[in-house]
Amino acid sequence: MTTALTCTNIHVDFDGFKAVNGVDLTLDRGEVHFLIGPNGAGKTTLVDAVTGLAKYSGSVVKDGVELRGKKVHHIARRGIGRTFQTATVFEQLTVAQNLDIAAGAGRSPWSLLRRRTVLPDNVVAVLEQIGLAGQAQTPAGILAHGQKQWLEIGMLLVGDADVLLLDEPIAGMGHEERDTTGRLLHEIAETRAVAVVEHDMDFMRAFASRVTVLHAGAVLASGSVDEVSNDPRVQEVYLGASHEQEAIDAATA
Ligand SMILES: Nc1ncnc2c1ncn2[C@@H]1O[C@H](COP(=O)(O)OP(=O)(O)OP(=O)(O)O)[C@@H](O)[C@H]1O
Repeated sequence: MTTALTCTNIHVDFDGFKAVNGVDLTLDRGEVHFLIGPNGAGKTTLVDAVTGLAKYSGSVVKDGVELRGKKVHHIARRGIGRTFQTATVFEQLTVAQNLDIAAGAGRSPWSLLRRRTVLPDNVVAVLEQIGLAGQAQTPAGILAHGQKQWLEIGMLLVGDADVLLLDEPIAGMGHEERDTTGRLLHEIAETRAVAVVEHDMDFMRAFASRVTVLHAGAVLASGSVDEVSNDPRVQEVYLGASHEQEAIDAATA
């Protein structure tokens, strides 16, 4: 297991509001690392910082290279890939074309759009891995929601991302698709670092190698599923949140 990414003392400030307030985070290859925490805890903002979408102070180092101040596409080229809560695939293009484009840095736009008769080996391998080999020629727009998420993950894989930051990858999926996704994430993490921003606690318990809990922009706890689940501060944050919801439900019933 090697460290792929080290974030140190990350601060993101939106006009005086500290959305991320001194976070340290290490992502290791070989692990599926869950980032959890209540709404507004700063999870997505932290991912935005790492990927160059949010301005921050502190340090993000990948394989010895400081990424702070680098442009979004430089960070992606360094092997850091992310997905968003809503899948961002090219809906009019086929699954294979989506993967081909993600794999095809350096090719002309026309050759990228042309329907290839023979797909590159890495595209074929990823189609198998993400379970979409049978849909290679299907327009991405008509894939089921879960399949679009898998395609998006596949696009990161053919693009050679070795740190994958996934924002709620199982939102809207049924049980079977969730399990398939969890297994896929572990397979991917055999050689890469995978971080998952997630609210689904059952999914987290089933598939997390490590968990970091964010609360109010800071790390509240970090460790194994058991360690964080048994941490009274974590229980307090989650119980507090559910008690608040109960109070809202009662007041609005
Ligand atoms: N561009 C922005 N400008 C101002 N405030 C922002 C901006 N983006 C996020 N915030 C605020 O920063 C805080 C952290 O938001 P963030 O989306 O990172 O939380 P989160 O933990 O990902 O929450 P959720 O689980 O609901 O997605 C929130 O209070 C949010 O309103």
